[in-house]
Amino acid sequence: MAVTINTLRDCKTRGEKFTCLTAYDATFAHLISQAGVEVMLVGDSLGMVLQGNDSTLPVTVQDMAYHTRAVARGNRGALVMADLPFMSYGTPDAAMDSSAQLMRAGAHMVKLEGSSWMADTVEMLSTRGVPVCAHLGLTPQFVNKFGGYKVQGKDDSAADQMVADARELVEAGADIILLECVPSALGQRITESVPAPVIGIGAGAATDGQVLVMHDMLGATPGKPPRFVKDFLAETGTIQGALEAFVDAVKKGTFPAQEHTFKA
Ligand SMILES: Nc1nc(=O)c2c([nH]1)NC[C@@H]1CN(c3ccc(C(=O)N[C@@H](CCC(=O)O)C(=O)O)cc3)CN21
Ligand SMILES: CC(C)C(=O)C(=O)O
Ligand SMILES: [Mg+2]
Repeated sequence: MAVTINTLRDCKTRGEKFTCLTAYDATFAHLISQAGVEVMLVGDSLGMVLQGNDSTLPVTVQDMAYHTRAVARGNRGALVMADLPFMSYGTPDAAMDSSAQLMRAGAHMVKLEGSSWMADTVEMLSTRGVPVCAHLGLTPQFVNKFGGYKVQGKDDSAADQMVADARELVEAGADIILLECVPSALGQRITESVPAPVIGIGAGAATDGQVLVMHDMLGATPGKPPRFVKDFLAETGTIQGALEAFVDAVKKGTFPAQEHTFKA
């Protein structure tokens, strides 16, 4: 049975963890969805992972539509979420046009980076039939404003603001919240503060779902990986084994462990 946003809401209600991995092509989309991963993210991380850029900023809507079409063809029942790339949703009109291109390419929902000032855009998309995931915390499209990839929401006022932002975005119609690189306690607080499912990456073990970049969890990314990454290929020896081990570990609650999470 195909995964929908209702499936993820049911997971949250029942306290069952769900999984998400990035997918950029049909072959891996097939493997990932067959492994029982509920959500496939066509991430703008493809600008770094596939294109070799040092940030996600060069990625275009055209790039995203191309990879979304490939993923949609390979998909066997997962929910396909596509990132709106940098500056493709700067105004509500732009957001609607960009989202239309990604939904036509086969996405079931879009993801955008931004806090409460995105609420009007979220509402416009939501009321016009585009489910939205709001990405908070370390939002990589803001790397030049952050001055690097740094843990967010560390002090009390930043944490309180993020809780308020998450609530406001869900009230505006966001169906999912994605939290990247925040202290585990804040990940837990936001997960308990909103009725929508919360997906975490470096946001602790309490979020409803966990996401990783597939290349990272296969140990394929050059250099020192971020703290939240675990290489599942090392312990299984096959790609399919690694995908299944990730699903298993998230459902059992053994991933992420303390060593993969941030303290305040
Ligand atoms: N391959 C890949 N994996 C990702 O997870 C990823 C991408 N690419 N590209 C887009 C963004 C960039 N991301 C990043 C990149 C670096 C860190 C990082 O170095 N984090 C430090 C934390 C630093 C601090 O303590 O403030 C770490 O040690 O994990 C985190 C997220 C996540 N996304
Ligand atoms: C790291 C995840 C959450 C993402 O946005 C991406 O892969 O682009
Ligand atoms: Mg992204």
